[in-house]
Amino acid sequence: MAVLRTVSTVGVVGAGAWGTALAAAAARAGREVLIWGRDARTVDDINRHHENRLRLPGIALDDAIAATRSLDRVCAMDAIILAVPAQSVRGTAADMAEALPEGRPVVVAAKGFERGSGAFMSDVVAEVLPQAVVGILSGPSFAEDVAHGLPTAVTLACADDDLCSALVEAIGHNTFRPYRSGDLIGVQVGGAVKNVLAIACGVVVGKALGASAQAALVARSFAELTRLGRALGARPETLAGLSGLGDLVLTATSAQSRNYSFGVALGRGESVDELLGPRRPVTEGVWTAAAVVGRARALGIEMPICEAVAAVVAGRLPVDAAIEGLLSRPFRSEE
Ligand SMILES: NC(=O)C1=CN([C@@H]2O[C@H](COP(=O)(O)OP(=O)(O)OC[C@H]3O[C@@H](n4cnc5c(N)ncnc54)[C@H](O)[C@@H]3O)[C@@H](O)[C@H]2O)C=CC1
Ligand SMILES: O=C(CO)COP(=O)(O)O
Repeated sequence: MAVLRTVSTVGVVGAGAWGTALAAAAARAGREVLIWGRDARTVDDINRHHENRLRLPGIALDDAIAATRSLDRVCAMDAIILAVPAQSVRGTAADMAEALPEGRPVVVAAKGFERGSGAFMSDVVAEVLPQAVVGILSGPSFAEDVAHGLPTAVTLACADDDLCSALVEAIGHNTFRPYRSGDLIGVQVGGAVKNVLAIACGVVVGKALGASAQAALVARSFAELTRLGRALGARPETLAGLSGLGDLVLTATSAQSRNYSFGVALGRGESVDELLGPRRPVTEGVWTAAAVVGRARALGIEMPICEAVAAVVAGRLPVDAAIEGLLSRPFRSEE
């Protein structure tokens, strides 16, 4: 397959906070950028007012960024970043299938496993878009920080080294620093699992269980993430890197995180249903929790924190019972 390795134009599929922030990064790197959004008002806002007022209000976007409701036009760009929520990746990729030329890089920026199948996003895209070369972008980075041009480092994984370098050049600059990787599995495990764990870490804060409990939970969360990652074939250095430990620390300790904030609100007594209303920002950990647990069980891997989150968000277990369950587990060796 002839792979396109010169990236002058970037298409971004998804006009949420993250798609818009990545468009801003690519524009800063000197690329012409076209964003696809399904919401006509947001597309209009970006074109007329150079702002995504719904998802990144108050942040001026570069003139090099335009928006469209035509997926076909975005598929004609040199590289495509897929930044819709993880559970929409399959459907959106299917809508791109006819228009996407062969050998085109498609970089998934969503963080999650597919519900039901438990599939990695890279496998979903490879299945639906066999003509694409798949990349994964993940790591500790809030959309607001990236859009404001604050210093950020992420991991960009792709099996094709030369293409990976071209993609890094296409979106990277002094304050947005993608590190190359060939470990697509490791990068995806970190990004998906940390969202589930961050919900638990938020609950600890919402319940005011103390700073010691918070630190203990982050460390035991990393043990779970590492255990699953290793069993799925991730490299240890990826799990300890930006997309693993780095993103877990960010997401599990910051009020800017939607997953952590969801956990805080749960801990303070709000219900899952109240927290998942329409037009609310995406909380990926809620949708990925069961898929993580499913994959872990299939491999015989213990993930008690993720199990507890999955049961709570599915409405099968009250928060207090989940905490009690974790605290009454037998003592064990630290691994
Ligand atoms: N916001 C952030 O700081 C970061 C987000 N991400 C990831 O990026 C992905 C997207 O998140 P955000 O942009 O933050 O979410 P968001 O809540 O800001 O926006 C989601 C966007 O996706 C659109 N959307 C939802 N379902 C869709 C569908 N079926 N087809 C097409 N469009 C659809 C919505 O209209 C909305 O514009 C998530 O997987 C998230 O984990 C990754 C790193 C940072
Ligand atoms: O992935 C993120 C930061 O790296 C964003 O986290 P939230 O989706 O929890 O806001």
